[in-house]
Amino acid sequence: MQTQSEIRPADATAVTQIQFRDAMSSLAAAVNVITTDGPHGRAGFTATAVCSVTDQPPTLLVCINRSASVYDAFVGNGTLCVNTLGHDQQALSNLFGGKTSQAERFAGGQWLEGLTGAPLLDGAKLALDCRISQSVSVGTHDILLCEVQDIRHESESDALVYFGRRYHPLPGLLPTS
Ligand SMILES: NC(=O)C1=CN([C@@H]2O[C@H](COP(=O)(O)OP(=O)(O)OC[C@H]3O[C@@H](n4cnc5c(N)ncnc54)[C@H](O)[C@@H]3O)[C@@H](O)[C@H]2O)C=CC1
Ligand SMILES: Cc1cc2nc3c(=O)[nH]c(=O)nc-3n(C[C@H](O)[C@H](O)[C@H](O)COP(=O)(O)O)c2cc1C
Repeated sequence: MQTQSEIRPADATAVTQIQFRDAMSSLAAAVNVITTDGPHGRAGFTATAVCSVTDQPPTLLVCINRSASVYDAFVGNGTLCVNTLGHDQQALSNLFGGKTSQAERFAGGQWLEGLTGAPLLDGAKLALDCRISQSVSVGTHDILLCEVQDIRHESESDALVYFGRRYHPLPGLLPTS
């Protein structure tokens, strides 16, 4: 039974930022380098907040912090590529997730040009080349809704999973007998 002392106003939340982040650290996620290029410049950042939305039209979402240095380039160009990393590409995740210059980030890999002009990582497990169709602001982040224009599967390496604030390998599918 709920006691009076446990009742809180409907507009208050008892969940602190630390509690929320601790909880989110238990959500295992793929690790992606999100890239863009165009009139607003070439830019990239690491993101785990990536998710499928609908297959008609083929749409995924990417959450980007509006205070990120890359924010204006992504919104200005209106295109992006989701490059999903393999376990052998942790160094790229740290480069694109750290306070490194864009030149240093892109020097860490080999890049191809996608249909939209966004950089595709040569050797990524998966590359999803997209046009940003809508964006929704929530708190500190924008949810970018992205319509997929082209898909490339390039590598059968083990997947890279981020869980418990560190990286883990996830073995690829074994060949069927
Ligand atoms: N969605 C995001 O914006 C994410 C940002 N990061 C960045 O990397 C740093 C290191 O992260 P961790 O080592 O995992 O420890 P952490 O304790 O800062 O974060 C734990 C988890 O909380 C979530 N999270 C962290 N910052 C967030 C934010 N600003 N908005 C929404 N969710 C957030 C993520 O799921 C993250 O894995 C973070 O402080 C943040 O700057 C990391 C993961 C996701
Ligand atoms: C594993 C990992 C996952 C991240 N996921 C996201 C994310 O989903 N969305 C986001 O806005 N930032 C995310 N970040 C943070 C950005 O990668 C980071 O803020 C950015 O690259 C730093 O660039 P800046 O200093 O130029 O703003 C993540 C960082 C790491 C290390």
